[in-house]
Amino acid sequence: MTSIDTPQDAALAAGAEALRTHVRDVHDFPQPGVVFKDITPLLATPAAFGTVIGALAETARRAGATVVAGIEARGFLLAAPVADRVGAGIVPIRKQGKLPGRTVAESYALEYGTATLEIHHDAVGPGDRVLIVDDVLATGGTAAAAANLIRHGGAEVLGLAVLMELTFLAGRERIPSLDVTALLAI
Ligand SMILES: O=P(O)(O)OC[C@H]1O[C@H](OP(=O)(O)OP(=O)(O)O)[C@H](O)[C@@H]1O
Ligand SMILES: Nc1ncnc2[nH]cnc12
Repeated sequence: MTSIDTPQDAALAAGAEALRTHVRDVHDFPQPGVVFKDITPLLATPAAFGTVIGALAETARRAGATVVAGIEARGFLLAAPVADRVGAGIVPIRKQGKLPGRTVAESYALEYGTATLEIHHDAVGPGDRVLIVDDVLATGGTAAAAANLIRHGGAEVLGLAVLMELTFLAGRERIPSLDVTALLAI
């Protein structure tokens, strides 16, 4: 049995329960062999969504985040309400070709393909304390690229907060310098 000692422990435990109930496994999406963690039922259930946002916000508050960076696309759905709750700014890290200003780019591999992420060159800078928020940590390629982009701007990366960590893909090993909080490890 897990012991609950602090408000953060309580928030994380409540978040884990909401995820167990409201995340759906979709087999062989987007390609054969992948079990896709579909958060759309969670998004459609206000109480459960509020619970996981509360848990991520508690993590952001404790870390002292001044900026929450969300990774396109599902990360956006989480980063915005978390930033609003803690009074932090939001910085979007987008897929290639979507940001209008001058960008810095980083290519990476993920569980089911390759992609390129971009950030506006002036989106973060020295003095910013940035928490990266996303739905899933799988191989860690996405998170590693996001951390590189933020550090390129001279900001401090406080860590990565995700709903779910797919432990069999060993994502943490790819991002040893990042403090990872996962509401649910699978
Ligand atoms: O740890 P990794 O192996 O890098 O995988 C994790 C990433 O994969 C998914 O994003 P995806 O690129 O599918 O984008 P989406 O949110 O637009 O669906 C997920 O939202 C994470 O960002
Ligand atoms: N299995 C998975 N489910 C949802 N998002 C993912 N991102 C990478 N792997 C994933």
